[in-house]
Amino acid sequence: MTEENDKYGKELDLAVRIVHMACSLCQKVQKSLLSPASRQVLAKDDDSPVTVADWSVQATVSWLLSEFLEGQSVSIVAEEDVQTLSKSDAASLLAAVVNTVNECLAEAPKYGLQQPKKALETSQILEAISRCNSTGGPTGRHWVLDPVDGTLGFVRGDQYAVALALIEDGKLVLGVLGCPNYPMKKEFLNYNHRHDQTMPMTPSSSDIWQKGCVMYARRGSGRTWMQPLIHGDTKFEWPNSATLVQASPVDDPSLATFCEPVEKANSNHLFTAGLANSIGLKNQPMRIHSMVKYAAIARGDAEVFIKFARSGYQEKIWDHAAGVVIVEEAGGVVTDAGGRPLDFSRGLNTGVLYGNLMMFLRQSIPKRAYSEKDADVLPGSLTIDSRRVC
Ligand SMILES: Nc1ncnc2c1ncn2[C@@H]1O[C@H](COP(=O)(O)OS(=O)(=O)O)[C@@H](OP(=O)(O)O)[C@H]1O
Ligand SMILES: [Mg+2]
Ligand SMILES: [Mg+2]
Ligand SMILES: [Mg+2]
Repeated sequence: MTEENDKYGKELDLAVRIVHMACSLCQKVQKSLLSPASRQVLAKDDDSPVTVADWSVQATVSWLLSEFLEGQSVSIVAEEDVQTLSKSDAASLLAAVVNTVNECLAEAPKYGLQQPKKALETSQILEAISRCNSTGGPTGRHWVLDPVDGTLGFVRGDQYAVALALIEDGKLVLGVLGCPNYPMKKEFLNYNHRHDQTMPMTPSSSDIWQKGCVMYARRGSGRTWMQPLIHGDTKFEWPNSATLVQASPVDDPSLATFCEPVEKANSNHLFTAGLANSIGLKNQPMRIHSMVKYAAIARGDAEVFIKFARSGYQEKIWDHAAGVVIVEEAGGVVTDAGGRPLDFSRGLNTGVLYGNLMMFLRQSIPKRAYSEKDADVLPGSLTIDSRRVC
């Protein structure tokens, strides 16, 4: 392998192991959250949920990146901060985070990484979380982390993702997306997308079940890989096996399926239904929480992703970075509604300028900009211009 081809090889390898560890952490926390006694879901200022898993994954990823990228000062742009955790009445929450992080790090050898010499102190964990306060930008290297994307799905026992990407000089260079409840095969989705206690969690052969997956890609490689998430008591020896995935070959919109957010508050379902109709999409939308939507497209379970957030909402880079790399390297295309690529060089926001609509189409479905002329597919009062929906 030439040096150029191997660029970011070390970083990608590390990121994949870290995301596997984070997925395992989340699975444990999700199981505990679903017990009736659990009171570990909090609301942030914007009313969105946050849990022990969000902070614990952020701390774990931050600590591991700093530890194993020694000598580099690691810049991390991530979603969570320590404000809530640092409050005087948050002692038990903080203790749960410290415990969860240390339990996860103690498993590092399973993933071929060294565990800390001794358990991390509370102050080290708070420091690891708050160190992720970089604002990114057009120069230098920045890791981009959504510790739990789709926290709502996570607390419902449904789909969620752990998303880690690297940006260098404003360009995405690698992405890793962990989807702990998204099975290796789409057919299993109906069986296990909920942690229904009345249903068996695994069929008789856990090898074919492979409940979760991790997808990853390096920019320019033209390849997106998928690994099974091996969990529970399975004896797990790194390296894990990986298979190549590709975006769907379907190029007839009438055969295509589009993905969209579950929550109406996150995307206008009425608008997307009209738009889907106008471009000839006939199938029912696939509504999934989180960046699992990108995973579905990267491996051909669906063809299009349409999101139409409410006016004024700014898409954050951590909600897209990892997903964009894995979809594009699998043969897909990701743009905003104006057909422009998402811009990761502008700090925390993706720079979706053309309305709030984003279309993620496979190459062979013609790209076009959506604007006022699409208003006829919308309910009367809704119009689109280049900046807002009213
Ligand atoms: N108002 C509004 N509009 C659009 N998007 C928003 C909004 N508020 C939040 N978010 C971000 O959406 C992330 C979850 O997106 P999803 O596509 O998974 O939504 S849904 O749960 O399926 O409805 C979610 O990510 P997490 O916070 O990591 O879960 C948010 O970053
Ligand atoms: Mg998110
Ligand atoms: Mg999140
Ligand atoms: Mg959140």
